[in-house]
Amino acid sequence: MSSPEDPCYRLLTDYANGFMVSQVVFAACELGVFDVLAEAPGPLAVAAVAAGVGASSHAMERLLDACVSLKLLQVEMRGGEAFYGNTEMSRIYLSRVSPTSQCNMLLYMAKTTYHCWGRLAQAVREGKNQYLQTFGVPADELFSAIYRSEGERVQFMQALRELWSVDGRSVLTAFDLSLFPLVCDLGGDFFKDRLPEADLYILARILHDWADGRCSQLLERVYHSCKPGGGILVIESLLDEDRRGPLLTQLYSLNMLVQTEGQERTPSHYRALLSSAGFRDFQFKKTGLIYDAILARK
Ligand SMILES: C[S@@+](CC[C@H](N)C(=O)[O-])C[C@H]1O[C@@H](n2cnc3c(N)ncnc32)[C@H](O)[C@@H]1O
Repeated sequence: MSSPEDPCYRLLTDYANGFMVSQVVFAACELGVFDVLAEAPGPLAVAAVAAGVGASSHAMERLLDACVSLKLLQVEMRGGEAFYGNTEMSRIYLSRVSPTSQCNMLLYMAKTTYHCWGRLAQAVREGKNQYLQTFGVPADELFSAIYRSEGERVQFMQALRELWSVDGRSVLTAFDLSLFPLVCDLGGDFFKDRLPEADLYILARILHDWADGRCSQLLERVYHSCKPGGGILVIESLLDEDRRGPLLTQLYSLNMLVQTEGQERTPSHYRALLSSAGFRDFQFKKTGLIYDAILARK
């Protein structure tokens, strides 16, 4: 029976309004709210935050109050006036001075990812990314579209680094890599340039950008350059074998649809790609975090 108390209706309302929550985080980050509060000697009143970031006081009050409900800020009342400060979450992840800040990733999501997601239905219809329609940039050369200006390129690079400040240790300690003295992080054009000989090649969030054919092309090139007994470490977010989860990886796979030529894959899909390039002796490690690790040997 339909009613406002119906849990299905409440869930649907949460889903429908989810984008507003993302936008509150993005806007507070873009405005520098968490930075002004991190620099202040103590909690600040609305007017001080608004003046600090150059924004309207009455609008800022609504943004700050929504941040409090989302646990991004804390508030204390003094003499009937509200004073706002960062919470542990915003101190660690949203203030730019923090070594584990995720601000560049959030700004990249706000300025690029979010706009491509606005065309998700069309991406599903066409089965391809939406760079041309969203930004007017042809996506034939995928990364020229992602790096469509120097500012975008720098933002994306900084954003990529931020994740590893939190998740890096878990993937790099998933296996004993001491067997591999010479490690290669591929630069140049890995589809065209000669790849250097190495004991271990690390491909983190590379294969998910590309369709199977391009992945095979790259993996064959890596196999050819890899020293005998060497290996390849693939770091990706793994789908469950039955593809029923995790939800975040399913969403990331849709993100690959709207933004790239690739997809997120199951362990057996990666095994098939790697073994047809010649790799063997597979080890899979689910980290319990966003990114997982696969080690295979030549
Ligand atoms: C999703 S990012 C992952 C970057 C990094 N490995 C990480 O996990 O943070 C994909 C990277 O592939 C790089 N890339 C795309 N095409 C390339 C090519 N043909 N040759 C070399 N690198 C390329 C992009 O510049 C980008 O840095």
